[in-house]
Amino acid sequence: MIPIAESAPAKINLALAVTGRRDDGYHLLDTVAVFADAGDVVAAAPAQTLSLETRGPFAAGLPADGSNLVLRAARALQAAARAEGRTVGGARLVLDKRLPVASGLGGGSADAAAALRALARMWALDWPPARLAAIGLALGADIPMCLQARPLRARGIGEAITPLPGFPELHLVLANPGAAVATAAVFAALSERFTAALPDPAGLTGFEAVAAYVAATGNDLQAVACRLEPRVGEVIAALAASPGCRAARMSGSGATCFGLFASAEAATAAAAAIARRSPSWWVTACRTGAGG
Ligand SMILES: C[C@@](CO)(OP(=O)(O)O)[C@H](O)COP(=O)(O)OP(=O)(O)OC[C@H]1O[C@@H](n2ccc(N)nc2=O)[C@H](O)[C@@H]1O
Ligand SMILES: Nc1ncnc2c1ncn2[C@@H]1O[C@H](COP(=O)(O)OP(=O)(O)O)[C@@H](O)[C@H]1O
Repeated sequence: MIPIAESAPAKINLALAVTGRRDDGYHLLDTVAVFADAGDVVAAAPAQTLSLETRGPFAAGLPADGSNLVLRAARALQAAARAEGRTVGGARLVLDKRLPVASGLGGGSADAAAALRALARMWALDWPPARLAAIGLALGADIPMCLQARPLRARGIGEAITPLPGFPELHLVLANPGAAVATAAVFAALSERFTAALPDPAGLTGFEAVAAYVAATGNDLQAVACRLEPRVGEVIAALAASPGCRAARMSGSGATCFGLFASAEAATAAAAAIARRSPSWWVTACRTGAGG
């Protein structure tokens, strides 16, 4: 049987405000996120047991055991299906890891979301999206938004999602200095001073409006991440200095940063120039999907 393949696109937080903290220590966020045409791929084929093979440029150093979010998501879905009396078997899962690990692009969350989508199809679980999102949220705060993978505003710890229809496609350059920054470490180093909610992004429909919105907002995790990993500042400076860059900022908890460009040509040229100057960095030009 041909495996079911699901893409696990990179998530980019165009703006991110930390607005508070829950009693359990999780931080309340307000973020505008978009999803790129760059990402990992998760494939699933029927099998008697659950297994995972990892491959691709960032597979080295990534656990392929039960701690991998792909297998954790598969186990959680399998258990939920069996709990309601469904007969589901196992799956042979293959993760093609093309995104850097612990990089602020939600790669592990995107992989878990892709595994949930692939296995729900393979096991013919015609569950409403909210049910998959609840299973995902128990594994990671970013997974519900990665299940949607379209322009959106997310609040709470990421589970309160408002899609942004009419949001334009964007041309970005993603750059990472080769540093893994753990999300938990960034939140742990954050001060208790929280900021206000983001301005309402609901009416953003054109590139100029988005560029102005991104320039007027920020990422509350950026300063802390720059202290933990000073190369984040170098990456932002390199993006900001690129011809045609309209805004440069860190995504999520870092260390990947993005530059926003008006055209694919400008983004491609900037990515090539940065990669030439800093050959050890991971650099890619990408396009993010429009709101449907
Ligand atoms: C910061 C964001 C923004 O999109 O992205 P990334 O940098 O991970 O891509 C996400 O909220 C990350 O979500 P995710 O990576 O799924 O986080 P989790 O695994 O659930 O959390 C890892 C740890 O980070 C802290 N954490 C995470 C999310 C949150 N809203 N508040 C927190 O305080 C908690 O200490 C938690 O134990
Ligand atoms: N499939 C996966 N892809 C990436 N990271 C994974 C995966 N499965 C488990 N992990 C673990 O999750 C952590 C990455 O999480 P996090 O710091 O939140 O990254 P990101 O900022 O990229 O979302 C790493 O410690 C990594 O070992």
